Amino acid sequence: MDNKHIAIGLLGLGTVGTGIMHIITEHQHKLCKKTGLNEISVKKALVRDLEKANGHGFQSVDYTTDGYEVVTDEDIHVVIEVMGGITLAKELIEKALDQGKHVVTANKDLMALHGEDLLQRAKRNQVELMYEASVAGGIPILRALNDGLSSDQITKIVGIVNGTTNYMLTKMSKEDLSYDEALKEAQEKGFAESDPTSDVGGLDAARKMVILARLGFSTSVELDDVYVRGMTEVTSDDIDYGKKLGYTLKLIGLASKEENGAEVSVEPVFVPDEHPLATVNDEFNAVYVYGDAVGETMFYGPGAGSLPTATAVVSDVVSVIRHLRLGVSANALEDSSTTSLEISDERDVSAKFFVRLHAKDVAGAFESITAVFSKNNVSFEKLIQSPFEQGALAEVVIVTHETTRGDFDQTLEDLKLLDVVTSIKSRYRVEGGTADVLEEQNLALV
Ligand SMILES: NC(=O)C1=CN([C@@H]2O[C@H](COP(=O)(O)OP(=O)(O)OC[C@H]3O[C@@H](n4cnc5c(N)ncnc54)[C@H](OP(=O)(O)O)[C@@H]3O)[C@@H](O)[C@H]2O)C=CC1
Ligand SMILES: N[C@@H](CC=O)C(=O)O
Ligand code: NA
Repeated sequence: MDNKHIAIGLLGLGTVGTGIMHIITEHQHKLCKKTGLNEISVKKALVRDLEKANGHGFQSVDYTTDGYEVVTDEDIHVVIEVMGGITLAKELIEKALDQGKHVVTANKDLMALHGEDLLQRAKRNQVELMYEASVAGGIPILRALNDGLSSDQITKIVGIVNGTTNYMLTKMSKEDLSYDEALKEAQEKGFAESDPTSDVGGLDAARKMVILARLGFSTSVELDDVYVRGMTEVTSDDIDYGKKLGYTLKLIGLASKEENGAEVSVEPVFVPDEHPLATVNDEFNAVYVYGDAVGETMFYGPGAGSLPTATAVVSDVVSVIRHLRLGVSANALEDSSTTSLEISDERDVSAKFFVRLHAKDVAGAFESITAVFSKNNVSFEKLIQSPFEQGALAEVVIVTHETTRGDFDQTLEDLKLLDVVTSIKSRYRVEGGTADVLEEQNLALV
């Protein structure tokens, strides 16, 4: 870097990569003002298809299909990785760090799996590795944990951290789109991962919760520590029952630290309609952070998409350049030794639960079902029953009072053994109280 100009190497020119090119071009003046430079430019970019890359019309970028050409280029001081994936991205980032280059990445898959090692490697090489875009896209949530809340003890982080699934749940709930239609739209808009099973399966959100929990609690957290249920089994019927009960279904990430252990989870949760998370729609994300001293803070914004994500990436680049110009390294001071987070048994997690099942509409069915619940010490908060298949079956929806996940799971196992229960259709965790609007609709089974 000379005093006037910095050259960037870019790995990947897809949804986020093109957004980065756009921001560096369109916001050049502001970026230079913020860094005191005359020019910030992308010198070289890794692409798979040279012809397609040239078609973008970005000026003065050298395209290559060899990532090592980017990370070993002597003129390049900052490498941005937005190619995704694990193996090659990791090798290229390691090479870049070892070559003394600062790295900015949006890759949560990599940071969740190998973040601790990569951060140590950056520290050893006295360079920076920044990854704001890896969690909640354009929301500066890692900055908030690292800087704004650095003096507090964080006890809980909860929120919506996947844009694709939130977009899908919004469209299924408000516009009656099917699961497949909603997923297709999310893919077309560039929110989904190249393999969207990680979005809908909850893995993408789990990776983000690992990164958040690590930073928030200053401990080592592994992906295996996370209880993960995605939204692959969510149906419009469940969403509709939620509406009747005054609930909105959201894929919620939770990390909480208590004396007897921590919980890190991702699962679809019914939240009361009046809860702020219920109003977070489309690809937007929201993260609540609870601190001992600060109390409750909420961060809201676009969690996916080309320009919002690119904003986070380029803001990290601005931070790196500032540190470079000041001759300081942000991670040099930090004590990077970590202790492991003590994870509590998932069966001990306490919550309310929703279950939808089909039962034979015959005498004694209700008594058999309630007997299973009471045997497992689980009581009902709400119950709806509606006739089904010309009255031969009944669809039964139950919301429990607070219980443990272990007792609830055992209840479901015992229900499956009942002759009168033909199938368990769905089950979800429930947050908060239910509206009372259903009292008059509650019907007991015969
Ligand atoms: N999209 C979003 O909203 C967000 C994405 N992210 C993360 O940002 C990263 C990029 O995501 P996104 O831009 O959406 O993904 P895309 O698939 O749109 O872009 C990745 C680009 O990298 C290219 N690429 C991948 N591997 C290679 C390779 N070996 N050689 C050359 N080019 C390669 C791809 O080429 P090709 O298309 O030919 O495969 C593609 O153009 C991911 O880690 C993602 O998780 C983070 C936050 C939000
Ligand atoms: N696929 C991710 C992209 C951003 O992290 C999402 O949908 O949130
Ligand atoms: Na972010």
